[in-house]
Amino acid sequence: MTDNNLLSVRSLTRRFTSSGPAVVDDLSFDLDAGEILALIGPSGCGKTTTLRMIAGFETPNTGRVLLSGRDVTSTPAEQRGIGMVFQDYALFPHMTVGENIRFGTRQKGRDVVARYLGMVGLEGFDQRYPDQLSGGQQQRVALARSFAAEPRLILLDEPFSNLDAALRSAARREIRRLLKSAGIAIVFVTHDQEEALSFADRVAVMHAGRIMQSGMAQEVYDRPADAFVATFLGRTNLLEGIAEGGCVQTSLGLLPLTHPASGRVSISLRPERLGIRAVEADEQPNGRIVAVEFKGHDMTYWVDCNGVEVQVDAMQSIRLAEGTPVRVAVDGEAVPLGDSNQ
Ligand SMILES: Nc1ncnc2c1ncn2[C@@H]1O[C@H](COP(=O)(O)OP(=O)(O)OP(=O)(O)O)[C@@H](O)[C@H]1O
Repeated sequence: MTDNNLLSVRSLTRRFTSSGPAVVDDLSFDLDAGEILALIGPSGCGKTTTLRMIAGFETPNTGRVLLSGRDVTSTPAEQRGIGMVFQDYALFPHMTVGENIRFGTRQKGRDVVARYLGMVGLEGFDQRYPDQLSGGQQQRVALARSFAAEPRLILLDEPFSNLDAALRSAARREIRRLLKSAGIAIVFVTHDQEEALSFADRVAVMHAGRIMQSGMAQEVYDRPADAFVATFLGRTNLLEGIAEGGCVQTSLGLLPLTHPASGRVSISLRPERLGIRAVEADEQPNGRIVAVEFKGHDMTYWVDCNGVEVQVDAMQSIRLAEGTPVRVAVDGEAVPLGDSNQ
């Protein structure tokens, strides 16, 4: 915990039936003021239940929630001073967009509504009613309304799920910038790895009610602790090898490791960490292309390397056909993985 600590979740556990499994299982994490944390994991892993316990809508069986060091586990939701945007938006249907945004904010002045609508790209929508908006627009109004209340912490459940790809990326960038300048902290739930990595400062990867790994977004992506985290946060090649010290012997040859290991290990190698090229006339290939996937801005090659299939991402300018004998090289280090089931 730091001096700047805003939220502490301590050993939160929630069972919905006395004999059933814990859907949130002894979960603990901390959040600093102004920090953005993504809870990411597959459907049913307990993300929303965790948010609901922090918000005060769900009572944990055991564990505590602290806000700036104060135990709020038994404090009613409306007294916690936490903003929330859940998947169903919950806009007031009889109020205009402008009235919805003004509701709950202590800020005065004519430009409050315009400022927050501008922030979510809905300038000029203040006179509309929620039923005159698309799902994505309602979602953005709900975000604007929670920002206007200026809480120190906002909980977001799938905040961008109803926006199309182009709008989603722009909304993420703009909203992240505004949250940072306002110093508002966020815990948000998503099962979209790109969203977690691009919007959050820190990610916590959940599985079956537990946090498998948490850390800075890039660190968790680059150094996943186990195969579950590695595959959940993006595409990867999981290979077997024999490690000794800082190296591992694999079907791609001897590779350096991010940290020492020994004996039989599983390793993760992201496809963008692999390079591919056609062999020169007298060169020995170490693989053969078995499939080519054109993805617009880049390509993915599926390559059989000594009986093991690996995927390699390459720039679109490299055009190699199926069946081509190639050299696959590793740019960077392989990550030795721990056991997901421990
Ligand atoms: N009120 C409830 N009563 C009984 N079981 C519940 C209740 N709420 C949630 N659950 C169960 O708890 C588990 C976790 O649900 P939760 O909504 O927290 O998952 P999630 O990770 O947010 O999933 P998703 O990504 O699909 O929203 C699920 O198996 C769900 O069926």
